Amino acid sequence: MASSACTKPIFPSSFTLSSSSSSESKSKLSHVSFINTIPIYRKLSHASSSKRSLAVNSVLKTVDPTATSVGSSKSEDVGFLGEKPTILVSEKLGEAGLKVLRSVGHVECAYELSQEELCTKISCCDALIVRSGTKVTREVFEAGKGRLKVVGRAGVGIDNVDLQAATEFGCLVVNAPTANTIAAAEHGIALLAAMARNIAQADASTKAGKWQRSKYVGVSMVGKTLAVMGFGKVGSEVARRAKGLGMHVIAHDPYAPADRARAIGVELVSFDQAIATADFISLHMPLTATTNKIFNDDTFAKVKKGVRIVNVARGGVIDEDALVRALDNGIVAQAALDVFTEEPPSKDSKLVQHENVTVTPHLGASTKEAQEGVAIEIAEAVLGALKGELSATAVNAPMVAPEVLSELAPYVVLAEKLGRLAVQLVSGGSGIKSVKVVYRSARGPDDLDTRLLRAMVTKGIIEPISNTIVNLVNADFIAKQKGLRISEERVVVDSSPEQPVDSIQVQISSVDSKFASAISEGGHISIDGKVKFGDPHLTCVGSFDVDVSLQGNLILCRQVDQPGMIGRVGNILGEQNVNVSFMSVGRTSRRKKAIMAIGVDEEPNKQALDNIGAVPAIEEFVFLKL
Ligand SMILES: NC(=O)C1=CN([C@@H]2O[C@H](COP(=O)(O)OP(=O)(O)OC[C@H]3O[C@@H](n4cnc5c(N)ncnc54)[C@H](O)[C@@H]3O)[C@@H](O)[C@H]2O)C=CC1
Ligand SMILES: O=C(O)C(=O)COP(=O)(O)O
Repeated sequence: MASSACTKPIFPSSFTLSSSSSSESKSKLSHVSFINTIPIYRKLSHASSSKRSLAVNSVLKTVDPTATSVGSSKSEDVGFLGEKPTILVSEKLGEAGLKVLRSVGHVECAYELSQEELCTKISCCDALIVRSGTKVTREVFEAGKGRLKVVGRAGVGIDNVDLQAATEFGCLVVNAPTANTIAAAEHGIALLAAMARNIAQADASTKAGKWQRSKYVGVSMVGKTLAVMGFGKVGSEVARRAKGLGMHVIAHDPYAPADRARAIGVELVSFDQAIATADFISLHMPLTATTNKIFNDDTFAKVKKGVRIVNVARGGVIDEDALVRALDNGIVAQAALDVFTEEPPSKDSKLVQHENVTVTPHLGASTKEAQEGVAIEIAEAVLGALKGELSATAVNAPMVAPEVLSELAPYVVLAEKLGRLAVQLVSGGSGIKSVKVVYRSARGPDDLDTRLLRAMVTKGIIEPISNTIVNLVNADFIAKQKGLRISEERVVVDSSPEQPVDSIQVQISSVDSKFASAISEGGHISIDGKVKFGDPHLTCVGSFDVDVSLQGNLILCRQVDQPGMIGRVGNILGEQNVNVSFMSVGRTSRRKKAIMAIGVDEEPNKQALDNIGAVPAIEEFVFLKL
């Protein structure tokens, strides 16, 4: 029975960021964490830690300066401070990958767990690594809630992972998409040849003492037409090899570029054309709602009689009962199957037992080389994700190139702070329905990836008003779930294209504000910010220009513009021992309305706020936490 005893989660639940800079102001920046990890970064000496990730990390990592390493779990010099992450490996993984994982975390290998055992164990784990045999269901994500940060699929197909649930729970899913391509393609070709020459059947018969030479006369492959269904990584490698065997290869893939097919000498054709003309069909598409049982009675009615089918993709793309019928009536002459709807298939499966069917137990990726490769690929992806890096193989989050991440890092902080500020300006009873983010930039639309920024504005808006943790994985989902429509607008401005963004504006429409001056002429709450010298600044509130560094907390006051106001408010705060870090006054015109933005290190007490409110020239004010 699985143990339910947990060690402490590796990451604390609240934190502040300190950067490598010694400046006091920088150490007060709030965190940037894309997946609910709060990565505690010290120094990377792990073999997989490239200079590139170091650079990205040093900009994006969150460090809790108060965090201390605990006992024997201390994991130093590998990118983590504090406790080591706990990583559950639920299926056999190559030793090289395990070694990478063990150098950083506690690794528990526990195979053939029941769903109940998996759910029990997962509540104590930061990461889970699976192959195709583990069903990572909604229950698993529910059980891992609050701790499970990443699920690594040591292979390609992620149909055994409930991606919707993963996204809802803000859990990143990564896979290892490249290391087993050749193994799967070779297995496809092996099955093709074995099927054409009755290798498995003849082997069994010969071992049973028979000598059935005429029974096992095969068919030749040369000159025959092979239809590759799904012209992705595996499909194109199969095509290449089949051409080497002298086959005429056609392919069907609605999303594959024709020039890639042409480069290999393969013609892309429609689904119906492919199945109607092929002597052999080899399946290489993922199992999705569209491809589920795409080979069924209707499809078999359209194939060339006597076709031979290879499936190393997923059992679910074939209606297995329909295939048995097609085999029985000779429409399909033979099938060679590595994958099944249910794995392992039942012992009395008619399909498995069919004399014209050759089977293997999901061995496509099972070569020594592929298993070592996927193990390393997934170990690195999972550790990267635990450190807060965005993975290049993320399945349920946008993939953002490290250089883009690094460039956008200060804007990401700005975006979250603007969201956080804007929502605090909304008055109590107003439900937020519509948010618009306006990016002013000199760059063209293709040069600016705003997904990160949008996610961080969403995080800034939602987190202060709910107990939901929002990250890059679940931002859009949570916004939708809360009925929040986040739209974006790009405005091209004449500024330096060196800078990805000139300014970001967050607008919240159809709400009342507790600080009326934050309502712009357009009738919505509107605040603007810029990055200045690497730090986020608030540059506009409603129609008032200000310039205040977004650190610590903020008091916004609207007053009649007159001398002595700064001193007056400064004195009130000083009397209550509240340190003022910045002050900026923006006004419409001399001696008329002005907005004073005051950055404070500490949260003022009620007395201080009451005293500010009592200053006659102050017409309204609001205290905002950043
Ligand atoms: N038997 C085994 O051990 C292994 C099985 N696989 C499976 O092989 C399949 C392909 O893997 P990769 O080539 O690495 O993936 P891939 O993503 O590179 O290629 C899949 C291709 O299928 C295409 N596709 C999607 N929907 C389609 C449709 N309705 N009709 C035709 N094509 C469609 C996509 O456009 C893509 O080009 C996956 O299902 C994967 O899980 C992969 C490795 C090992
Ligand atoms: O990578 C894939 O999609 C596979 O099907 C390989 O599965 P496995 O990791 O061998 O269980």
